Amino acid sequence: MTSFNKIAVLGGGAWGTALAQTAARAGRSVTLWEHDPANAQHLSDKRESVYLPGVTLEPSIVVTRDLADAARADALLLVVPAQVMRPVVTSLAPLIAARTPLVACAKGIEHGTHRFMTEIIAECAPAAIPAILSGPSFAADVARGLPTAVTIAAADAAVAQALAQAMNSGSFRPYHSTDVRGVELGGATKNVMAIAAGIVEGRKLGASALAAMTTRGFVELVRFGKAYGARIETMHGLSGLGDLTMCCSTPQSRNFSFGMALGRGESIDTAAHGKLAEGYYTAPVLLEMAQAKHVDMPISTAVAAILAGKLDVDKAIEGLLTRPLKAEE
Ligand SMILES: NC(=O)c1ccc[n+]([C@@H]2O[C@H](COP(=O)([O-])OP(=O)(O)OC[C@H]3O[C@@H](n4cnc5c(N)ncnc54)[C@H](O)[C@@H]3O)[C@@H](O)[C@H]2O)c1
Ligand SMILES: O=P(O)(O)OC[C@H](O)CO
Repeated sequence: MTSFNKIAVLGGGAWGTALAQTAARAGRSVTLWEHDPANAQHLSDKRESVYLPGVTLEPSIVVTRDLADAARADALLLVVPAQVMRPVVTSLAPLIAARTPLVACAKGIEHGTHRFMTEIIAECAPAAIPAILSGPSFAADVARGLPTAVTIAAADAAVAQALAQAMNSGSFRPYHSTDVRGVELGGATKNVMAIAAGIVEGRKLGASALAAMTTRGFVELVRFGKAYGARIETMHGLSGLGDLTMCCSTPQSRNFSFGMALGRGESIDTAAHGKLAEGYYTAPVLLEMAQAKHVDMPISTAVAAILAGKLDVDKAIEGLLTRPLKAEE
């Protein structure tokens, strides 16, 4: 089987740093590329990311601002926000060898085009092998070496298996899959549901309401997944149900925490407290895509309306509770 010994991570943010640590602990030779000059300097000088304070980089990790250095790896993990995936892959494409796996680690869908992350890779780097890594995994936990399981998917089972092998350490356990769409769709969708769950928590609506929101959020994820080609077992797995339940239950999730602030009445402009809440960007796209295939997603619709400033939280809750009664499905 192919082995990927040299791993590059693009993005020295919280998740990129955690994945670089993981790959280094798994025995891989790791290059960490960061575009932001200040963070790159901090990574080189202090051996720490400004996005993940308190985590010291493994000594073997090489930090670079030169994309060509990173492009020489056997496989690259793309760990930048979903909305900048396209320019990053476009810059990378002429620098990599054909058939190099590019593993999207972002959880989102592109605005305007409705493209999933691996579709952007296929479009912008057609010679590469698109793959996706997703699942319940907080950067701070992974960086500390706490036990974590994720899924890595690629169309070719042997590639997915080899990538899982390359990233496997004593504490980080990747499962492999060929359901690329299912894995990426779960991660993008759960962020929107986590905002909804956070709103419930911030509004102090109680544990019963939180369980109802999480469960009905999962129903929406499954409906959306069926419409866009995900396998049911993937949606029931780590990248679907696993990530959804985690992010709908704790303020350690930035999306949940953003929702909590909205539920408490903070303004949309400040509620993220400067942190990346991908669900904010995904919500309107998710809604457009649901509407395009006539998928009923009332929670996502309410979240998108709140984030667009078209609906206040109390009216959204009232609207969800007063819809006509229906059979559970
Ligand atoms: N943090 C987590 O626990 C976690 C876990 C799983 C998945 N993710 C996903 O990983 C992705 C990145 O999240 P994060 O937590 O690392 O975010 P972050 O805000 O901590 O870091 C973002 C990184 O992207 C880089 N970046 C921003 N704009 C860029 C651009 N135009 N060009 C190149 N690089 C750019 C930043 O410099 C930084 O390195 C998100 O899609 C997120 O959903 C995060
Ligand atoms: O902090 P969040 O909400 O971006 O969640 C991080 C990861 O996606 C959890 O799996």
